[in-house]
Amino acid sequence: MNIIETPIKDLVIIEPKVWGDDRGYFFESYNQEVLKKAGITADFVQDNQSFSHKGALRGLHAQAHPYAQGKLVRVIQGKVLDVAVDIRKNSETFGQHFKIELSGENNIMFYVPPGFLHGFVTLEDKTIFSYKCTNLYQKDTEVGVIWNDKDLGIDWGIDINDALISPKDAVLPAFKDIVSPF
Ligand SMILES: Cc1cn([C@H]2C[C@H](O)[C@@H](COP(=O)(O)OP(=O)(O)O[C@H]3O[C@@H](C)C(=O)[C@@H](O)[C@H]3O)O2)c(=O)[nH]c1=O
Repeated sequence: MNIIETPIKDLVIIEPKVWGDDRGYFFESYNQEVLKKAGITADFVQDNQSFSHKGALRGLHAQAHPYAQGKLVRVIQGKVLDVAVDIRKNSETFGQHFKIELSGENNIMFYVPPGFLHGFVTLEDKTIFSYKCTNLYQKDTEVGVIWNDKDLGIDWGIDINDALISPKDAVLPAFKDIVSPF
């Protein structure tokens, strides 16, 4: 596994070593020792999977303490543009975001620690998104920001008319109207 730093502290890209042969491929999708060396020491206690049609936009989401979650995300099938927004009040990169394409072809994993909003848009039909979480789901601690917030200025690279957004996500508040819990 290759660990790649990003311009935002603690956001880490993990590139697995993929072993291809006549049968197909094999790779380690999780290795606690390697992640520890990359500074990811929290235990993962919940695994999630979602299936989405092309143009589905999920986010931007986080959970507040004491249920703040680190998420180790990847795509099993299809392709997404994955986005993490730093909302750690004392961070030099507060309000900045990092984007990365994750797909069933590149097998890249991305670690989004507590203190970040997270979201993604699916760029292909039948996209299967999978992630490990360092804390359990707790609905009451969910916080979110509207995906097309003008202050965050995220270029999702999609036509808004084609986006599939849940009713819950369509009414999330603006970034300027939330108080970051981190
Ligand atoms: C996230 C989650 C949802 N659910 C339920 C609640 C709801 O009825 C249904 C669908 O939930 P949502 O609409 O919130 O699913 P979704 O919009 O896919 O939410 C996810 O978005 C991405 C971007 C993240 O970063 C995740 O942490 C999570 O917030 O699943 C759970 O039971 N456990 C969970 O951990």
